[in-house]
Amino acid sequence: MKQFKSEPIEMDYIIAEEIGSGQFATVRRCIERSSGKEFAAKFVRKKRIIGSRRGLLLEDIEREVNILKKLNHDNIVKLFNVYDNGNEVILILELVKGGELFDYLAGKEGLEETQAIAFIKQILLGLDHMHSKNIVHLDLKPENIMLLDKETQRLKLIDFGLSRVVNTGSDIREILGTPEFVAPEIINYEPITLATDLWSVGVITYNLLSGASPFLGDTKQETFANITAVDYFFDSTHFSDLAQHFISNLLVKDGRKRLTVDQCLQHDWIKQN
Ligand SMILES: Cc1ccc2c(c1)c1c3c(c(C)cc1n2CCCN)C(=O)NC3=O
Repeated sequence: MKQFKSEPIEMDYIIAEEIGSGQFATVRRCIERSSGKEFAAKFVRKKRIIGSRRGLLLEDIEREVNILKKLNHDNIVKLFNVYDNGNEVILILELVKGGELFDYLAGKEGLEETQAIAFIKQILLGLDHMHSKNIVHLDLKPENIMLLDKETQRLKLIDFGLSRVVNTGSDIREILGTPEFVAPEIINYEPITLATDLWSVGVITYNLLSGASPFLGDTKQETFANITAVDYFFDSTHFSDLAQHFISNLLVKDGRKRLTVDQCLQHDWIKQN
């Protein structure tokens, strides 16, 4: 069954400047000819030869598209259309122009607690929507959390390239994500669950409050060792008691003992705002 549009994308959109690029995808700003509205066009290269390192298998691209199609929430970037030009699949996505949370944090030694709470609450609301559909992001990090625009401070989760549907019976154990933010079960090749995202929320919260990364070592191996040993500490200047309680109940090795999204949203540190 034909899933993606095969007519040239240029018929419907003006393709403008590149705004981001990754291992398998390039993102460009684009303008819909009929409405003049701006979007983000994510060009994902298809793997030409089995076994080649370049590009993604069509089934992996379809997984991201099918996940995005299930999601509809203010704090998650929306998918509007998908084209296939033979070499690439092109996702037409909601354009968020406020930049990455990573850049917003850059140069600051952490955010004011009320600002951090407002950001974490929005991440949790987006996650709540995903987890209610058994969808796990698996690549939550400040580069994949973007401000809608600088004024409103509204956030959107982007980049569902590593997302999976869990509890489908089959265990997911592949190594995914970015070392600083991955949970112990990813490093130990154990089953991935919704709780895997909550570990990353703990790391991001620590990051937002202090500007530092709790487990970052000089090498990837050192970072992994710090994570599997849950070896981190709070310097009291950046972390209130409530914030420490929130984070330390997320950075728990056993995923079953971590706060769930609902428990996070009910936590006094979040509700005080
Ligand atoms: C203005 C701007 C600048 C860079 C952007 C984006 C928007 C952007 C967007 C998206 C993705 C997956 C990556 C994006 N990137 C690449 C960097 C994301 N970490 C997206 O889905 N919508 C965007 O606006």
